[in-house]
Amino acid sequence: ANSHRLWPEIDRVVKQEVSMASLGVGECGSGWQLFAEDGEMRMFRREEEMDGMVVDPLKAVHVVKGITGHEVCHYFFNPQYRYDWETTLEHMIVLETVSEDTLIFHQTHKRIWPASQRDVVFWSHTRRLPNDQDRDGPDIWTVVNNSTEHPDHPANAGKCVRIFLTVCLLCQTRVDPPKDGAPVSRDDITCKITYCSVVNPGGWAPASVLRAVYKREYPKFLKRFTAYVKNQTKDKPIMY
Ligand SMILES: CCCCCc1ccc(-c2ccc(S(=O)(=O)CCO)cc2)cc1CCc1ccccn1
Repeated sequence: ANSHRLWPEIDRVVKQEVSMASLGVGECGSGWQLFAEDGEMRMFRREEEMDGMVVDPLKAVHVVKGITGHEVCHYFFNPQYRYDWETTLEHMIVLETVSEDTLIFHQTHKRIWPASQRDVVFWSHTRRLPNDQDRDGPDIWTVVNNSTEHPDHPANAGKCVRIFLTVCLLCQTRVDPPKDGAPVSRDDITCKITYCSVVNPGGWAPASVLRAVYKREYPKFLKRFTAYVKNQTKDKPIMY
């Protein structure tokens, strides 16, 4: 709801993250290096450190047939599906339901040796965006997750090291109606997914460990998540 204390921040961060995600990896200037590729999925990262800690921005682009951007964002945003696709999740709780499109989460992720266990508190907002290019084309959908504070879960008060992240999932749907005027089926839709994330791992973790974790976990996450959405939607009416 636009009366909530976080609303100005949410609106600002969503706009800036969507515009960044919309840039191609070429346009962001140099610096993006391809580090993983699998079929239509390409993962890029920039090697950046902050106070000696790895905070490599990540940008993944993927093209998936048979699902819409609304469906991708629905399964990414809603907590009831998260344990099905987020393999590194140990515990998740919704701290606050700000509105039907904005939630505040606390998550603990499984410990990854030799680093200590991490947790994160973030607001998550999902939104349909007007499609500037193609007026009568399907809308663009996004989910933005951004670290925030919460009185019930102060940073580094328990066993976990608090991480800080900004994540943007941006989805553009394309419909290629069948020539013979038949109704549109899932074979006629394609979703272009852009996933951007910047993660500050909080406490110190060896750069080699962090980069190895990301190299292993991010491609696994995006493949697993998109396969999950295809499987969940295959026998359901198309959600535009
Ligand atoms: C020593 C390891 C320190 C970092 C571990 C880490 C950091 C961030 C995250 C993470 C990544 C994506 C999100 S999200 O896109 O908002 C979706 C909701 O869950 C939230 C959290 C996770 C993990 C744990 C390892 C890891 C790294 C990538 C991908 C998956 N798991």
